[in-house]
Amino acid sequence: MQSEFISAEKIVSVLTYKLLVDAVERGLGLFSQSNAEDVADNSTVDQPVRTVVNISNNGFLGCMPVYVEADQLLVTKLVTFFPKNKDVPTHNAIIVVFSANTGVPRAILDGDVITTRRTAAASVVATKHLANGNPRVLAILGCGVQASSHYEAFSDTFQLEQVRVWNHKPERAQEFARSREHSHNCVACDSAQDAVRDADVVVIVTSSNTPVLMAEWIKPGAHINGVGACRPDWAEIDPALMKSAVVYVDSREGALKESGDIILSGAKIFAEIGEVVNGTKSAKRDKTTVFKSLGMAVEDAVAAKIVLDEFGL
Ligand SMILES: NC(=O)C1=CN([C@@H]2O[C@H](COP(=O)(O)OP(=O)(O)OC[C@H]3O[C@@H](n4cnc5c(N)ncnc54)[C@H](O)[C@@H]3O)[C@@H](O)[C@H]2O)C=CC1
Ligand SMILES: O=C(O)C1=NCCCC1
Repeated sequence: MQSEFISAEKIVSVLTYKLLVDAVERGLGLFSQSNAEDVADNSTVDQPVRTVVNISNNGFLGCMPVYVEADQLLVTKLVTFFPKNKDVPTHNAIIVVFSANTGVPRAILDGDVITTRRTAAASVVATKHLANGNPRVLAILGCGVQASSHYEAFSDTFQLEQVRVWNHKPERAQEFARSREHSHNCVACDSAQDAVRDADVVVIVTSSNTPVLMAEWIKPGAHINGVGACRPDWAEIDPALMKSAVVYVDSREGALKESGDIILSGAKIFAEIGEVVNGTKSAKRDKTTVFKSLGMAVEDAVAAKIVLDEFGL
């Protein structure tokens, strides 16, 4: 067996947000269609909730398999999250693609770029469907790897007038804004409250285990993408905001098992974002909405397909 290894450099060169947003939107739709009662032909997405192995106080290893019948994709991602890492990234991943005919491995892909970009693409999809009109002011809470990809994906997709960033270590927010001041009106804020005041869209991408975004700061009708807090006892959003907003998720099953923001607040899930994509659930654009993203293997699979197709593999 000899599988091709596809490096991060190669992936970066082909995995554009334009291709990804469309692919992830389709993947989210297929996933939710597969769970619907009247399942259409060829629409199976077999994606169990990821298995998580805890490594004492250091972090976890997540195993994320999926079979996407429509694309004949059999894929699994292995991803680690070690939040205390300092000189190496906090998330590390590889993705293995197998032949859905024979089970023979086809390729092994670096998983970091795919994880980073497909997560931002999923937030873009949710924002396209749930924001109240064209978003002009974007607030990003947290200034790590996901903040960068969200900044790029949102700048690519929307006509933004201002991006406000906040980080719990302020010098990181200053640096983030300084390095982007020429591409957009990107400003660092001293507090999370200042950053989200009157923002049309909020992206929260922190490693915090306790809420940093409060309900009373949010403009009514704003849309929030909650991307961090992926364990059942972690939360980064005020429970009062979770309970008062209309809540969308990537996977109901996943959210009820993994999302502290949902489990600890007792917030009701209105819909999966894939159901909105499929037109089977409505987009409450005039209400304050939260998209709680935990990340799904189907997103990795459709991203891997773009890469394999681009390289003719
Ligand atoms: N939903 C999804 O599909 C995915 C979610 N994630 C999650 O997104 C979040 C961000 O990921 P990355 O940017 O890759 O991580 P990162 O390690 O690059 O950045 C984390 C950010 O959180 C900030 N932070 C750490 N502790 C904090 C605290 N107590 N309060 C406020 N901010 C704090 C850090 O200063 C940093 O700016 C993580 O929670 C991660 O697990 C990551 C990948 C996929
Ligand atoms: O979907 C993913 O990939 C991840 N989600 C939560 C944090 C680890 C990576």
